[in-house]
Amino acid sequence: MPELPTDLELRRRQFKGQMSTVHTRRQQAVCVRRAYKRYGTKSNPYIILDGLNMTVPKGCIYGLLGASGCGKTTLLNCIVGRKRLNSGEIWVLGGTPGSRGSGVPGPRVGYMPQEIALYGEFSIRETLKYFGWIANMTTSQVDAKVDFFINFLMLPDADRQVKNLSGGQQRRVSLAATLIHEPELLILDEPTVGVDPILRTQIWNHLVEITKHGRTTVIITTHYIDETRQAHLIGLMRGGYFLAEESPEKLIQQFNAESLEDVFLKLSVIQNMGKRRRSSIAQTVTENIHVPTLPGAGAVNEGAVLDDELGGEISGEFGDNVSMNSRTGRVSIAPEPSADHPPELPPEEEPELSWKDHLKIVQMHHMHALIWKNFLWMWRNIPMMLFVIGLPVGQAILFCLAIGKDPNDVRISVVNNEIDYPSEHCRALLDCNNSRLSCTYLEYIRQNYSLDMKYYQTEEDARQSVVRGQSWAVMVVRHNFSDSLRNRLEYGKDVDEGDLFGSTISVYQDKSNENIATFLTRDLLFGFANFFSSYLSSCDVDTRIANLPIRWGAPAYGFENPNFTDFAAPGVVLTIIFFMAVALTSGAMLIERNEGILERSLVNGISGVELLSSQIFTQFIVMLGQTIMVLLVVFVFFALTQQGSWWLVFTITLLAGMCGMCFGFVVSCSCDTERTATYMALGSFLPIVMLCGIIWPIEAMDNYLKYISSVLPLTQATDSMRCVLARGWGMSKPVVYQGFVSLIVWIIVFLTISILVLKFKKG
Ligand SMILES: Nc1ncnc2c1ncn2[C@@H]1O[C@H](COP(=O)(O)OP(=O)(O)OP(=O)(O)O)[C@@H](O)[C@H]1O
Repeated sequence: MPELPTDLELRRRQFKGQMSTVHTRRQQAVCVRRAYKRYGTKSNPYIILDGLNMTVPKGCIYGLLGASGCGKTTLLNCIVGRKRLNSGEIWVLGGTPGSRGSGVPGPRVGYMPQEIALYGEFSIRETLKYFGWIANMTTSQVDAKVDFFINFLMLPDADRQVKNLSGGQQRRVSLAATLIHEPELLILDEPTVGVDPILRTQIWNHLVEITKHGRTTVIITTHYIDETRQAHLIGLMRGGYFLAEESPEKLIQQFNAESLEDVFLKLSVIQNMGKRRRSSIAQTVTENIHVPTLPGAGAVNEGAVLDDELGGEISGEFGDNVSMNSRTGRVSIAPEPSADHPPELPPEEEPELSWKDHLKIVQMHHMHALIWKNFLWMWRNIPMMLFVIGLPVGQAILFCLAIGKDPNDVRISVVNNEIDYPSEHCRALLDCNNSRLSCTYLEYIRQNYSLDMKYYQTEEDARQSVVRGQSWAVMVVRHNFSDSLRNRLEYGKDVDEGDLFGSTISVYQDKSNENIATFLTRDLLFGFANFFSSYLSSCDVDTRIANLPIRWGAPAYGFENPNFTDFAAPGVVLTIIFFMAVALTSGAMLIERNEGILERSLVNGISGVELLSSQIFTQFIVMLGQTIMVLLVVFVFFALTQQGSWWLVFTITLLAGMCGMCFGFVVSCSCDTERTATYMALGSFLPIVMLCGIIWPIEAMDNYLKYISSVLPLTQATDSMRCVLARGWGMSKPVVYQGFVSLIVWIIVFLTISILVLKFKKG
């Protein structure tokens, strides 16, 4: 066995000076240099790619092999532009992924992710139609392809829904969706999992066929190492870089191995030896292992060791096949260009984009495919959509039924010493000489304020009923109430102490419930004022004597007896529409993202703006339905106060819904899981409800909170809608238009954040 260091030195001499140029890199289908990628933080990094070089010539099938978790998918994601390297270069089809005009992500690549990443509710035909349309194919072109793939991939009827297919069949549909637009670069992440050997052979034959003319390049990962024998090149990945990048035959031959698995094993041993040598671990472990001579070329990458020693970039390491071929005599992998198909050289520079291209932020065929897909999804989920539209209506009905009405049948305990209870019954007579005026008053408040009165003989018993929680208040009427009241009226300032005491009704309340206590106080006071006014009238006395010396004029806006429902309705309607939109949008986006469909669409060239625009369009239709239904329920069916323009009410509600939708985008773009999205949405719900003046006036808030409240999305909108509804104001009033302006500003802010997050949030 030759000395390893000698061999390394030999390789070192061979590679020296073979600097790959940008020109040569751009000629490859894919060229990766010094790729470094880590997950985790800088202080606690989890390194996935560590100085990896990769060269995929045009027209070849490149088998990317490596143990599970070694970073293959990460590398592929970087190649298609969906993840970014921490450092290093990637050239794909002559451009850098993600740059404008490079076509990557876009129609030039076809990406089959590891997960199924398809809509379960769609049929095979609809799935292929969606991906075909994204690639700007016509429906007839798609239909022709559907027939081909059904036969070729042995798929069942094209109208079968994807969710009803077996796992293997779903993978084949996923493969068909990747192949349908015949991209120049196919990236297939384990396409043959769950596929039987006959079909696997057929798929490989197809790949060989489509790469034959040099127009299509395939990068394929698989766990079945030996199936990559048909690949032109394979890259064996381990420890963040390639152990080798060579044709399978050459590798088997070089390593004198039976199979590629054998090669991989031997290379892994060599790699371990390198590491051990560096860490000065005794060589005894390796002495018993037979490692073949590494003849000639640098098929083996002692990456970490050599990097240290060589410094800088050496293309021959796994470098450009162009330079390696001449040196090492490696069999040319890319097919020779024929006279009929001269090789296309990639553009040297990024294509110049005209101002029209810069303005084109959405492409019509993308929008067509996305909107069609969104509506089709809704159509396939009709029960869910009915629930989505019905839910806000149900919430609005519950609000109108449950919130804001006066409490009924509030129990109060009465001790009326004017009557001989229980032998005597109260009779409510409105007569100037009535000696049982207390009965008239009690009956008046019982009927008008729906009080539930229970009579007691002693004050102590009545108090105990309140203490036991059976009653909200005790009223005690003195035995000479009627006469004392008349004397009090007659003698005015000369009235004696006994009459003052006797004409006073004592009330003891349970004030543990502020609302009930307030309602009861109001009812007893107003009830007495009204009763006394009627009594004075029956005695031909001016009723104004009974009034407090304050005259309440007719209200400028609103009613004599305003109700809480009218106060809360604007905020509640806006909150319902806002948060339904948040739930709907974030849910829809997260489903797409978590199932990998979003990623797949983005790789196929859909932009963040297109994605959001299509969602806005579709969700807008749903929201239109929700808004109309909620407004009908609240203002037509329950007839809550509506003094202003219907258009203003309708528009501000729609704007609140759009604002919620855009907030939903932010939630779904910034949260990775449904759970965090739910926490974020729920976490924002209560602050908005509490701080936006929906259930309590903002005027009652702490001064600092008032500032925070004033910039929240629903504060000004609620105020604006309240003014339209209760005062009938229009857009000429600042408080009204400010609500509209604040919603529009928030929509823009949320949309901008979502687009930026979608654009920049790559791993
Ligand atoms: N977003 C992420 N954050 C942190 N770690 C990640 C992330 N994505 C992947 N990883 C980790 O990086 C490593 C490489 O993952 P990757 O999916 O690229 O491996 P792989 O070679 O494709 O595996 P397999 O063959 O099983 O699909 C794995 O250990 C994985 O847990």
